[in-house]
Amino acid sequence: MSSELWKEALRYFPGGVNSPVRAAVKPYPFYVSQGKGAYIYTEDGNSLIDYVLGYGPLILGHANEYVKEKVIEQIEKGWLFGIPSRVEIELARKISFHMPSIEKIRFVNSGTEATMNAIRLARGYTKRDKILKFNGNYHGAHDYALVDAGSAASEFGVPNSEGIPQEVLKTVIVCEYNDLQCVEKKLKNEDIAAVIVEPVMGNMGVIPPEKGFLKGLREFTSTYNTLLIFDEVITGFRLSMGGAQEYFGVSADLTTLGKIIGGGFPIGAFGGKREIMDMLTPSGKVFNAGTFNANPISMTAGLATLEVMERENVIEKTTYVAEKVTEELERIKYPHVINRVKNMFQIFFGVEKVSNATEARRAKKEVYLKFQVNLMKNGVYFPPSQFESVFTSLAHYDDNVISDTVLAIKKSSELS
Ligand SMILES: Cc1ncc(COP(=O)(O)O)c(C=O)c1O
Ligand SMILES: N[C@H](C=O)CCC(=O)O
Repeated sequence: MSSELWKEALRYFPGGVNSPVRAAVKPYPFYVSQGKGAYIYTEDGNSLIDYVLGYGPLILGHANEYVKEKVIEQIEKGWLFGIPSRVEIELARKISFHMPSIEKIRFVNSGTEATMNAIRLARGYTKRDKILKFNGNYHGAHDYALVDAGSAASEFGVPNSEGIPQEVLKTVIVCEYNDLQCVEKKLKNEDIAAVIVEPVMGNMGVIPPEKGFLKGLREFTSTYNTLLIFDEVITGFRLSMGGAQEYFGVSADLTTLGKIIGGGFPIGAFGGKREIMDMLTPSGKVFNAGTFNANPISMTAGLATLEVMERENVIEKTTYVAEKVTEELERIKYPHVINRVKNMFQIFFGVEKVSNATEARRAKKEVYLKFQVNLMKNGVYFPPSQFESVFTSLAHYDDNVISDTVLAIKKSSELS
């Protein structure tokens, strides 16, 4: 039973969990015993249609057969060498083909490592110390990212984590998302190595960039010789095969990836222009290394996932599901706004517009939570936090899954 597991977990883990957002499930986290397709199965004998999908990586759904087959083949051959293997080249070739701004790439193990290293590289390249980020953007759990951070950092009231040296904090400048004037002013007045941005914000709910925002970032960073880093840990291979860069027609100097490119296994990557990437060790003097970098299991699962995506028009199918689900959400009587970009979306109650983190924080979180709990009772799992994104998968592209979701939304919409 989940209740018993939870009691024991509280003894071993701070707050009972190993990543904070998992403790946002009320009244206590349920424990999952299995996942298959669009469904997760709990230790309490319930099944739920899963719209969290491991917080984004599982764009094919749980335990996809093709990915499973390829991973098992790789396990038969061995799972860690500390020596290069063919599959890392195959995955790099595919990523670079779809995202041409990535001329060279380094595989690491998480989105956190990806952004941490991309920032270090930008500093090494420009010989400047400061970076500019946006309020509510989440770039992982390292010191340079935990300033006005979204996701669980906002959910649990610590957008600015304790334990980060003042000297570090002084190097991180923050603007409001979609505020180009602020960006121009800061770039003009400070020596900034890089602007790092989530091209679609997926960590304060979903917040799209306003028209011209990303293009404006491109223009201003070029003018001030500052690097532009697109954090595509969520959007990479989600909005289009070429990520947000292809979708919005804006090219970044450095890109960070994670989630989907590991097919559900631990992954991160950063890549970009050859001349910048060649500053990395061993060809340059900006250090990065890792025992598990480019581990063959994550490489294989990622490659298999991208192969299915190429074959099966996954982005359009997942977008269709998101359209159907949000059409039903629109019918909810309680005043709300829905932000959706392709196959990622979120609903905010009690507000008319959400275009930045400050507006997202004004939404009625307690109403969202009530809706999320109602949905769980009706067999559908939405993120347990207002500040996460709802995702769809290929496995959700199924009439029964969609109609059961629509029915659950109807039954869950009494919110006053
Ligand atoms: C945009 C973005 N960047 C970075 C990260 C950090 O990735 P990870 O959790 O794999 O460290 C996340 C999610 O956690 C993310 O959503
Ligand atoms: N929003 C986070 C990543 O995208 C959620 C994952 C986590 O914090 O456990």
